[in-house]
Amino acid sequence: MTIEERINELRDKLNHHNYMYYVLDRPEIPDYEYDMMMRELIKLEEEHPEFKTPDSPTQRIGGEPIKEFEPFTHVVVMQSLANAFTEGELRDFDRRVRSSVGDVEYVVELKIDGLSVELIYENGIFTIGSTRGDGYVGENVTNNLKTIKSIPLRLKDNLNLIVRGEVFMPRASFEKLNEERELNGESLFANPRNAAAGSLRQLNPKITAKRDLDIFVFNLQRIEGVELKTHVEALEFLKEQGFKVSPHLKKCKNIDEVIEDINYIRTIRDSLPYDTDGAVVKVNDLEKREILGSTVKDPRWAIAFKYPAERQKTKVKDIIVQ
Ligand SMILES: NC(=O)c1c(N)nc(OC2CCCC2)nc1O[C@@H]1CCC[C@@H]1O
Repeated sequence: MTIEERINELRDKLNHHNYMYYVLDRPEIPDYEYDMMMRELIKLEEEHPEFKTPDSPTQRIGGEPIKEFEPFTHVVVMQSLANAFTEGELRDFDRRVRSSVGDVEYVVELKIDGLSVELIYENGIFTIGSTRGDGYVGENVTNNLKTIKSIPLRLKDNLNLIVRGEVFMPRASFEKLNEERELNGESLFANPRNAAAGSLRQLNPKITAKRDLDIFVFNLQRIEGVELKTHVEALEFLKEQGFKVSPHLKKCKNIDEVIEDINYIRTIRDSLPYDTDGAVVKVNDLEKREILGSTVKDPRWAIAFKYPAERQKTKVKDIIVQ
């Protein structure tokens, strides 16, 4: 086996085991074996940098700090979401949707309380990742995103696609981070969302790599050469390509089932290992989404439902953001 073949073999093996451990939570080998392969790859790449590829798992360690983030103009505008606070407002949303496209199936997802990012893949390779910013221009945080182990550096197929997801910090990691910061006399993060935002917008990727960030992918923004009919199909497809997709995805025949599922989420959300700030209701049929279109800033085919307790948090967050 040539050096290049050994480097490629280690890269593919490590990317596979990374997927098993961080996306499926089903490790196949002991950490020690993974670490030994990673150590060999680091050494070989240092000796033969010409064989290093952009999807090498050594990129997850984090490179050198940068001075500032490059602005990045999104290929597809990153919309935000209108809010509903009551059942009545959900039914108003449903009436508006049905008056325009007739009866629809909905999908209910958890609304992960993190920060929204766009990931661009070219020929199956993760090439650019950015924060949402104002929806049009965000920050290029590619190298920091590469340290998030549940973001695939290479897809199963060599596809050109753009996805959106929510980067978050699990609550336990947030509490551990604040304990460490308190011991070091550093300022504390107010909540996991701020900790995730602060960690992703770190100028030193080696610090980001230590922050235990995770991601759920929730929207396929664009894809070439693949026809998909519904949002559920799109998320299934993204799972097959190696992404970690929001675990609670409920397909609903009508708004009554949506309300039922939203009430169910209310009972489980405090037991989840990550913060949510509501639920998201989306039209499942992608063609009907096209017909419904968007307002200047929000899609007409989706709405966020905020639980009563959220109201206070939403206000506080908005004040900080403003
Ligand atoms: N935070 C989430 O878990 C989430 C989600 N599961 N699904 C969407 O779908 C929106 C995005 C584009 C049109 C519909 N948005 C989410 O978060 C949004 C992103 C920006 C503002 C909200 O946080």
